[in-house]
Amino acid sequence: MSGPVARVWEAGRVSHPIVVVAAALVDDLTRPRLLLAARRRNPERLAGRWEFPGGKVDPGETPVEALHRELREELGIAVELGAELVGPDDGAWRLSERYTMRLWLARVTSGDPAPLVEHDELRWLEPDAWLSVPWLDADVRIVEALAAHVGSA
Ligand SMILES: Nc1nc2c([nH]c(=O)n2[C@H]2C[C@H](O)[C@@H](COP(=O)(O)OP(=O)(O)OP(=O)(O)O)O2)c(=O)[nH]1
Repeated sequence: MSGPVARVWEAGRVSHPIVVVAAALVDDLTRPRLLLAARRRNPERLAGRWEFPGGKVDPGETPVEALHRELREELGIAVELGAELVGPDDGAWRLSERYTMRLWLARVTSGDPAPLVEHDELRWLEPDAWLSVPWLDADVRIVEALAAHVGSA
């Protein structure tokens, strides 16, 4: 593509990726041992891969409000948020040309996580096994960084 319209479109895409917010659900916010991974049900190209539960921020929502909503809708839980895992891409984690993700540690305060909508399985990963499931490609370096940050893997 070329010309002024294409340039505006490309500039918009580069400077305003869609923000996804997600949670690294753990058993303990300061000394996590267990990490919750969620297996995607769809779309087909992502189905069967594991991710951090979360989703896109809706217009008018703050990222934190969106994260609480997504966790309530997707897993049926309320959480206490811990620290954000700050990423290398303007503080976030670039997932693709289109998406960028912000990730917070979180602990369940109410409800029992269940794969209600987007997922077909949830798994609490034991220490030393956080990389034992096939995460979405973009998530692998994030899980590695998280494990290094909290001292587990
Ligand atoms: N939720 C989530 N999405 C991720 C992760 N890693 C990753 O590449 N993505 C990608 C997959 C999707 O292409 C994109 C958007 O996430 P999503 O499909 O969960 O967002 P959503 O629930 O708001 O989507 P929608 O179906 O309501 O439109 O982010 C991750 O760890 N968690």
